[in-house]
Formats: sequence, structure tokens, C-alpha cells
Amino acid sequence: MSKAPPFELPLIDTELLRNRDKPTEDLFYKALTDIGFLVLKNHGVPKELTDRMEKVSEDFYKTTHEERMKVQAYEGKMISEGSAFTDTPFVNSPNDASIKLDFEEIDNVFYDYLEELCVLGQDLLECCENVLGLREGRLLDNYEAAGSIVDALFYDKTPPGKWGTNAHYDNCMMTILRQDMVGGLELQHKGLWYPVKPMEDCFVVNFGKMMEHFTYGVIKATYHRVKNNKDQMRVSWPMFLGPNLNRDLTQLIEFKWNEKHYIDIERERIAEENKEIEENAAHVHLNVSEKGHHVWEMIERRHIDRYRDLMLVQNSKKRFWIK
Ligand SMILES: O=C(O)CCC(=O)C(=O)O
Ligand SMILES: [Fe+2]
Repeated sequence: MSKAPPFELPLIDTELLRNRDKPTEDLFYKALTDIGFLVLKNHGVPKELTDRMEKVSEDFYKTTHEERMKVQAYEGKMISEGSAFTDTPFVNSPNDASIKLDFEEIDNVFYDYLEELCVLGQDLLECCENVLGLREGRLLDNYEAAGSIVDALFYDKTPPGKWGTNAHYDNCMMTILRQDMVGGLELQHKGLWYPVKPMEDCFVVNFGKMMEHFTYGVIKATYHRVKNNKDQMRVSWPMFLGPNLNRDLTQLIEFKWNEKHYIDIERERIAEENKEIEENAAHVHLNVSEKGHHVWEMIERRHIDRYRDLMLVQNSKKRFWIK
């Protein structure tokens, strides 16, 4: 097997990017158009909030199935769904009955976290507009808060020969992910796989098929996968930034020059989707026990109907790239 050349994920100082620092913008441009992945530091999301989020998630995954089910029954600002609420066993969880969850705290933490990340996401969309020379609002207007959700994912040790999360492209515009220090996320670049190493207090950002669609492939969606090789649980928190359904998902004319190239990309994505449909690898994870991957998905209650509409569009045969 040939050895992969050295690879460094662009590390972006968010404050410098917000202040339109030229070298940072150049690095961001490369991340958008060449790699489709980057790491964000100095992002301004309060550490106190991410600490609380980590604490409630760890408690959630360390407690018993009975206690977890009470989260789904709690009528707060958020709605919880996913395979974490099926009785699939959690091998690397202690299933500790002494851990009692604070449902109100969970509700508040995830509500606040989602709000913070939507703001960060909007800032990043604005930065994308800047570095791509777009008029203000061209990407931002294609974003709608109702399309955004946050997950707390749990990985048992991945069984040999399996993937905790199979290789896939995200459907959304942008994913802003926090991962604990266990590691196991990999991205594909120019046909080779590279680890996305955990970094304290940083976010990993990658772009999804919706962003690729809007920009005729100028912003790259990147293939990625996860395996947990450690004998301890791994937790990660992806936040998926959804598109605006009011805008008919129309592609931006500014990038039509890349249309020919995008036709090939579309073809690859459709082939990939067909494979995914079989494996049910979209974010409706039902029975995932054999991979040891569990999903706790949180959606704002006030957005639930709108979110379901979006899922219908994304999962229907008449997908967004079929005009
Ligand atoms: O767990 C991770 O680090 C990534 C998860 C992921 O790619 C996804 O849920 O789309
Ligand atoms: Fe993903």
C-alpha cells in the first residue's frame, strides 16, 4: 500500500477570519474548495456551555436505558429521537443506575448549544460569502434555523471489520462537530484517508451535499467515516446546518461556470446515495447495534414540522439535485 503524503487540516482562527485577516481567508478558501474540512479555534462558544454539554451527554450514555427513556418523555424546548431510545445494548456503557439525569438542564444545555452553533454557523456562511466574492446574503439566505439539529453520538468499540459510521457525505449545508479526545474520525482527500485528530476546545467543520449543490461543487462535500478502536466509549456532537426550504434550493448562478464539472460530481453523489439508501446511513439510524453506534438527536420542538418537511425532501426520490 502506498504511504499517504503528509496532510494537515487547515486550522482556522475564527476571530481572525471574522476580522477578514487575509492569510486566514486564504486558508479558509483552500479549506472550502480543496479539502472540505477544517478545524476552528478561538470560536467564541463559551467553554462553560460545552463543558455542561459534555457532562449531560456522558451521564446520559453512562446511565441505564430506563433513565434515558425519561429524556424522550420530558416535554421541554427540545425533542429527542434516535437509536439511543431503543433497547439496543450499550457495551461500553456502565449502565449505572446511580446516575440520575437532570432533564431541565439537558433541555436548556442543548437548546443554548444549538442557538450558539447556529450563530457560529451563520458567521461562517458570511465568511464563505466573503472569500468567494459573493454578494451579502447569497448563502445566508439559503439557510433556515429550522433545518438545524444537534446530535450526541455514542460509539462502543467498533467490532472488527466494521465502521462505527460508514463512509458518507453529509446531506446538510455545513456540519460543526465537537468530538471528545478518543478519536476515530477520518476524512478522504484525493483518494486517501486521513485522521481528524481531536483537538481540545476546537470544532471540526465540514461541508455537505447541499452546500456543494448551491455552489455547483465549488465548495466541496467530503467523504468521512468513524471507527472507535479504543476500549472506552467515544462521544461526538455534530450540529447539522440545514438549508432554507422557502428558497426552492436554487443553485447560485455565480457558480454556473463549474456546471460541467458538477455534473460528474452529481453522478457520483447519486451512486453513493443509492448505496446509502440500502444501508440506511442517512441520519435516521434505526438498528445500529452491530456497529455499536447510537444516536441521540435533538430538534427544537418549535421547528419539528418544518424539520420533517426537510427530511421528506432530503430522503425522497426527487432529491434536490434532480431538477
Ligand atoms: O462522530 C463523528 O465524529 C462524525 C459523525 C458523522 O459524520 C455524522 O453523524 O454525520
Ligand atoms: Fe457525517
